[in-house]
Order: sequence, then structure tokens, then C-alpha cells
Amino acid sequence: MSSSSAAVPKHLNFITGNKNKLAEVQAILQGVIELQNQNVDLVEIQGTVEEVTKDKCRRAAEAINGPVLVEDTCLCFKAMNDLPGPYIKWFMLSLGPLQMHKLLEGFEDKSAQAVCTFGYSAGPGHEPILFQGRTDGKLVQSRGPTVFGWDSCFEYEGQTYAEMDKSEKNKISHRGKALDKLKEWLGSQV
Ligand SMILES: O=c1[nH]c(=O)c2ncn([C@@H]3O[C@H](COP(=O)(O)OP(=O)(O)OP(=O)(O)O)[C@@H](O)[C@H]3O)c2[nH]1
Ligand SMILES: [Mg+2]
Repeated sequence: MSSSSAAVPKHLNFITGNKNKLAEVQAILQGVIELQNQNVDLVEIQGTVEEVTKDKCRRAAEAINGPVLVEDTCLCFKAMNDLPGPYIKWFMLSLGPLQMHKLLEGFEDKSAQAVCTFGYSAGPGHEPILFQGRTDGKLVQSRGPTVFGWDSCFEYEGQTYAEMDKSEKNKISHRGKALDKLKEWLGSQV
């Protein structure tokens, strides 16, 4: 039987191969809960971000046979009815941050939304619990260091993510907001 009930986790095993994500999650959860990390190459299905994250979470729990935290990040363009969404990684790999803005060149509306969805599962057979954060911004020509994905082409209130201090980004970012919900849930489990 599938169940979402679980005891309070003493630590979280964050399954990701993305070092930049890991660094942000470590910084945001510092002092809240111990974070471990394993890099497991997980198949990512097609679907809504919730479907993608739940499936990723179930696969991760089965792969390590224990409790896991996973995360999937989307970048959605309003002019494209929310595409590329969960498929942004492939656009990043193909275009890179310097050409990303060209995707919306033929559109007046440059609105973009960054969406971060964490999934926690207490182990195989335990239904994943989701925590989602969304930040509205727009797609712009790359400004700032091109260290992390599309940070340099996502502008929020006049600054790209890449132009902000890390702590500033974490306060308003899709990931920061999703982790606020995770922290709230951890607090409510005591
Ligand atoms: O500029 C950015 N600021 C961010 O805050 C951010 N978060 C994720 N990304 C990128 O968006 C795609 C998501 O794909 P994704 O969620 O499947 O990640 P991934 O495959 O790299 O790692 P994981 O699936 O092992 O966790 C990947 O290209 C990531 O590099 C970001 N880029
Ligand atoms: Mg991935």
C-alpha cells in the first residue's frame, strides 16, 4: 500500500547531480537539517512538473532503497504557454545562457516564471510529498557571471539572478520559496 506518512527525517538525502543546486540547498538548509547528497542518474519522464518530480522521487527512493529528497526546476515562458518548462535543461545544453534570450525574440511578452519543485519520499512505496516555489521574472540577454544555468538571463526586479549576491537570490528565488515550505513542513512534523 502506498503511504505518505513518515516519521520526522533526521537528515535529508538530496539526490542530484547538479552541484550548483546542491550548493544553494546546502546554504538555505544550513542549521535547519543535515543534508547528505548522492548523485544518481535518474530517468526524467515527460509530463507536468508535478508528474516529473513525483516520478523522479519514486525512482530515487527505489534506487537507494531509502528516504530521499529530489528537485526539478522549470523555466516557463508565458508567450510559449509555459514551455520549455521541465525541458529547459535541454535548451540550456543546446543554446547556452548567451543565446537563451533568442527563444523569445519573436514575442513581445518576455515574461518567464522559474518553478522549483522538491519531492520528499520516506522510501519505496511512500507517496512523494511536494514543495513548490515560483518566482516571476523575464527572459533577458545574459548579464552577469554565467556560472549557473540560466541565472544570467532570468531578470527579477531589474537584476538577473546572476547579478545578485547568492543570499539575495536565495531570499526571492523559486528554490528559496520551495524550501520555505519544506522547512515549514519539517517544523510541523515535530
Ligand atoms: O540559472 C539557473 N538557476 C537555477 O536556480 C537553476 N536551477 C536549475 N537550473 C538549470 O535548469 C535545468 C533544470 O533541470 P533539472 O531540474 O533536471 O536539473 P539537473 O538535471 O541539472 O539536476 P538533477 O535532475 O540531477 O537534480 C538544468 O539545466 C539546471 O542547471 C537552474 N539554472
Ligand atoms: Mg535532471
